[in-house]
Amino acid sequence: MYSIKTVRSVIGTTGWLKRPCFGCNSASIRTAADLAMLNKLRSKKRINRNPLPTTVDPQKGQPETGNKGVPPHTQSKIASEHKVVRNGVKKVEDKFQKKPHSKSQGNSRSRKISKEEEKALKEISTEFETHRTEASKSASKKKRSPNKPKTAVERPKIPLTLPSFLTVSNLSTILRVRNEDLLTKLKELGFENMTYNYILDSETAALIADEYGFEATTNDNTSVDLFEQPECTEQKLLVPRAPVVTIMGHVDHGKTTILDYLRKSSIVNGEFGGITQHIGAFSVKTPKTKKMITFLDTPGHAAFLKMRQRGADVTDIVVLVVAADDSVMPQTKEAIKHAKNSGVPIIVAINKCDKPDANPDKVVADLAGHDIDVEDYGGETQVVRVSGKTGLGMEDLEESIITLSEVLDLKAQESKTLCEGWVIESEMKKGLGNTATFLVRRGVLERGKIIVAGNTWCKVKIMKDEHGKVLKKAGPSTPVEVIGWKDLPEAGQLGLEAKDEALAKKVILNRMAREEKFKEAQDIEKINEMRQSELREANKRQKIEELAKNGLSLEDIRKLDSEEYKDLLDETKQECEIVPFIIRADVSGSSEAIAESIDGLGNDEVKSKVLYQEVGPPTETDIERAETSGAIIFAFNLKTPKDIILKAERRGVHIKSHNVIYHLIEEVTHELQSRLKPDIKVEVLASAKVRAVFSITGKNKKEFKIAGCKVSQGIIKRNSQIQVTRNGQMIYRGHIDALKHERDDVAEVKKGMDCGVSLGRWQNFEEGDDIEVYEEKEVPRYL
Ligand SMILES: Nc1nc2c(ncn2[C@@H]2O[C@H](COP(=O)(O)OP(=O)(O)OP(=O)(O)O)[C@@H](O)[C@H]2O)c(=O)[nH]1
Repeated sequence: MYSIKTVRSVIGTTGWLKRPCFGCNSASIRTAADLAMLNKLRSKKRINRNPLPTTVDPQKGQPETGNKGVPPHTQSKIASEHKVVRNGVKKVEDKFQKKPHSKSQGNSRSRKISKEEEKALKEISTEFETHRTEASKSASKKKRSPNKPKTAVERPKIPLTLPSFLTVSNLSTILRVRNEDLLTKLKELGFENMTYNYILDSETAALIADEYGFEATTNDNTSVDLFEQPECTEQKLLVPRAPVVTIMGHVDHGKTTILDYLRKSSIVNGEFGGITQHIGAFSVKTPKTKKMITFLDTPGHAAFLKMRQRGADVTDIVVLVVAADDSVMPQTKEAIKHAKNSGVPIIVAINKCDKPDANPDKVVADLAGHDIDVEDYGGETQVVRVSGKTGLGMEDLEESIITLSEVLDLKAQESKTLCEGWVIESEMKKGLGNTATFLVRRGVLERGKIIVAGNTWCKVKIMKDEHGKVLKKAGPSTPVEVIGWKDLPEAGQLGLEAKDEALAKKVILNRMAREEKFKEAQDIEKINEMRQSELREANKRQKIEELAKNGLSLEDIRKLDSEEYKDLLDETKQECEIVPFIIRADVSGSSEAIAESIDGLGNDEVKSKVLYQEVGPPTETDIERAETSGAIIFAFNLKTPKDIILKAERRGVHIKSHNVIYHLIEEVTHELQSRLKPDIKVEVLASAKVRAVFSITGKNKKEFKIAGCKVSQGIIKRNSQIQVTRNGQMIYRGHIDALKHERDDVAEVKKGMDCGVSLGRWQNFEEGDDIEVYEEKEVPRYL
């Protein structure tokens, strides 16, 4: 089970279509330095597919001796340069041998070069330079020429299959090179701090293998998947469909009341009597125009942002509920922002208009001030004054929705297409098994059809509407409860029709394999980071130990303030503490919304992580997982069975129950805050100024220094924790070793008194230093 965030980042919001290829994903396991190296290697591979500089004689097929490792064109250039030099020297020799030898010429070693000889040598050197330039020109021309005659045969690459991930040590075995040699090679290639157990992904490993003359491939046969159909452009295939509406607004402004009213009206006005059940969506037939509207049954709430976002993705129209007695509130603004971002048109329902203190005109004015072009002020956004309680204006609201949907000209392809739709809600129902509310987006859902959503699929066994009536077919914008899912699909997932069961199974296996790989890559990233940081820490410790041997403490190093030792002093850099949570909720929409709200809360020091979220009360498996991971279990809108509570208590696992999401988030925030290291505040209790420094000879005849001070503030006591500051800079921290007043040892000295202070071994005080007695206080920190 993965957190929705993780999975979403792999599959995108609408399925696998938006998911990047695995080659791209694997990049996420690399550090910036690794990536830079990888790019270098990639470009190198593009330029020179055979990087091993072995040259082979085309006839003999044997490697040439001599300039081993030097490319052929360079070798011929060197040979020809040698020839020019040899010829030049010969020319000079010939020229001067022909001349009769003078005395001075007899001793060729010591003789001076004559002007003639100098000229001749100059000529040769010019000839040599010209030749060199020409040779290099022709060499680079040859290099550029596509028809360059082959002077060497490229050694064929040796095919190699690599696993998705492998250690440096594994790779050395596969490449048949010594571990040490591979590490040296990696260093040459620019990989920093490589160790035998560093895990490489297949792409990096393949590029390294290429350096050794191997053509590596990875066996990844996970490409089969289902995708959304392209938009239908054939007008005759498009049929009008009901608008899908989401109700949003601030807490307590009456969203649920309005939805309840609409639901009830659907019973009164619908063809079927009886109560409606919560299935995540329901349809209403308008009383006047007899048109259908589909309402998503997910009233807004700040913490349900994610669910709402999905609502708006599926949604054609947002009904923004604003209480007439409360006007625009934070979540009203948030809903406006969200609807605007998703480009979904808004209808404003000013609710609670039955109340005596209702002030709908203020609401209209406030909304206008928040970028809503209300029709009252000549804009396009319809405003309806309603009361969810009395039913006032509710028919007008429905008709406004129909008017807007007609303007929007909502249509969908029903025939000649595979079925597609959204999972709105999912739940395990006693006697029915895994059920999900499915909102058809295109095509027709029928009994027996196969739908894949995320990593699960179903062969539609039974389809029911919100009144419990069994349906045979459901067209676009129809919400239906679908029974027959193998596992619970997650709310918000896109369901796509597969032509048969075999394809559905194959698609799911592939999706899971890819997720597994992605997860593996993430784990590996963590392992590598951990190993690298262990290595850094070990190096740090070694350095500190070496310095300690030389008599330098961290305090001393701090005083040096040298760049070289900066990382040693960087003690504040800590690993981020991850606080894990397991979410259990009544419905998947809630569990996911909670996960989305709390996953990743925190800062660089402490962060929350949702291990997984599931529907239904906590189980024994959750307790086991929480025990091993140290996770806290949240049960939302659920009753945890007594035996599970007892088991959790016995094993020290916390199960926390909530039914208000704000409180749950608050608890997570408190938990994270409790783990933040408190700030340390230094409070100076007393201080003394060093007025003179005396040298005293002790009993063992050793000389030591005493600071002669005057107490300027508070009381200084023996053994007090002190700091010495010079020009406002703290230079030493320790304890008072000995305290004297005149010649006597004293326990304390008060403000205005003179005293002699010894700080034990530390004796570097100077006149003018301040000795401050201080106390460290812990100050709690907040997120
Ligand atoms: N007088 C009056 N009271 C209303 C009206 N609509 C809702 N209420 C009351 O307002 C309170 C909140 O209503 P809900 O429907 O629960 O509000 P909500 O927006 O769904 O609240 P959350 O789900 O917490 O976000 C309840 O006590 C309702 O009875 C209305 O039109 N008139």
